[in-house]
Amino acid sequence: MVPNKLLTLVFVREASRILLGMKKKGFGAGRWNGFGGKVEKGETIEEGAKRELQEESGLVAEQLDEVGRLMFEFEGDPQLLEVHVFSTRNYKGTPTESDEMRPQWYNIDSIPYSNMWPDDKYWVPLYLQDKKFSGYFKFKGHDDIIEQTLKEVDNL
Ligand SMILES: CNc1cc(N2CCOCC2)nc(N)n1
Repeated sequence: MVPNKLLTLVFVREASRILLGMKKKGFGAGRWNGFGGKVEKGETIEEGAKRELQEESGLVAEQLDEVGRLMFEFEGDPQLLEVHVFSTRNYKGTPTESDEMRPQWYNIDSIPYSNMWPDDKYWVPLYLQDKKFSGYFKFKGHDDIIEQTLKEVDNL
């Protein structure tokens, strides 16, 4: 039994725009995404999300709201990714490029889905409608979704 790999994903939101980061290396490199990464020993998931946001964007979230939970399976890999998605509208600092991420604001009407993970086009719209969501996506490689489930939830 391989435990799930715990990961975080944070979106910074303003009225009509969202902060995305261009991943410069590693897993998901070349795609726009929220900020996040691994949860370390001794920190809560939320603390991990706050830490990754600051490390990758320079922003300090004063409040993080959990908005979704995503499970990812990659064909042939027994380890599932368990991604806890957060949102903040209350933060300090200005977006700063890091060695991992190049931040850029996008209007919520022109989110670059073709240059993001393929699952995003399904659940980001729920996030933008302030819905909470729970989803599962099975990938073949990093580009093809071969199974998926997604639902709105009242509680995470
Ligand atoms: C597989 N589809 C994914 C994965 C993912 N991340 C995995 C690594 O940690 C940060 C979030 N993020 C999105 N939008 N889609």
